[in-house]
Amino acid sequence: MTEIEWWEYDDAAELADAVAGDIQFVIESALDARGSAVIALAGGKTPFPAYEKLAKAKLDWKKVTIIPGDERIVPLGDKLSNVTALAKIFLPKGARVMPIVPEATADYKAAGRSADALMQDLHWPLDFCLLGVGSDGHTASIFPGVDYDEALNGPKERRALGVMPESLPPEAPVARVTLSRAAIASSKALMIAVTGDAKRKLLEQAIEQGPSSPYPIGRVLADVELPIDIHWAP
Ligand SMILES: O=C1O[C@H](COP(=O)(O)O)[C@@H](O)[C@H](O)[C@H]1O
Repeated sequence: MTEIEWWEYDDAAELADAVAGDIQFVIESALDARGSAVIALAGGKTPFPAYEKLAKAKLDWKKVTIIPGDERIVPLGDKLSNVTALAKIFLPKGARVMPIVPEATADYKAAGRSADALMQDLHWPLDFCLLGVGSDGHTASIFPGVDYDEALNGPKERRALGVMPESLPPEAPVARVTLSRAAIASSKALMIAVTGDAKRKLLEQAIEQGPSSPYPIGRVLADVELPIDIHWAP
């Protein structure tokens, strides 16, 4: 049974403060323990106010590696590129922000294999993974479709893979690369940040449904062994 704790805030600014504070704490703990930190951050839009706040923290950023937990397969610099948005915030601080999708990739499965190979060079497991949730219930870039089973139930060593969503999400209708469920679930700390009543309802339902959930987030969270914090604001 997954242990989940909800944290509720009055507004998105309060949520951003809390999420930034928690991520700072995780990074500091990893730096104290090992001298470096490797974290995966969600893309999309919701967590970016928290990232702006986190970037103001006094940390030894040069020792922090940040990867997007998922990526849309688009060129670097594209407005849909998750790593480009992360790099704008954290590169000026001196963090290592790593793109996970190679440039000029026509073959999404090859992009996934390349991302998986790249993960092998990182200290593992991740010190931290932040997940978002799409309004369709996807998390990271785990979507129903031909790659769904591989993303959810692939071999434990498969940290990343290419994904073609069955229904392309309108906000970013492109193939993706994502961390696998195994990679997400193996993180040392796992957090979700969402806003709005609709996503809250979806998330509550998905958790209740567990492994039989029609929503990727429900399938990903089912039977995760580490405690999960969900941060929510209206
Ligand atoms: O496409 C994506 O969507 C989800 C949710 O984004 P949000 O803007 O609705 O919070 C995000 O977590 C994921 O990283 C992204 O690639």
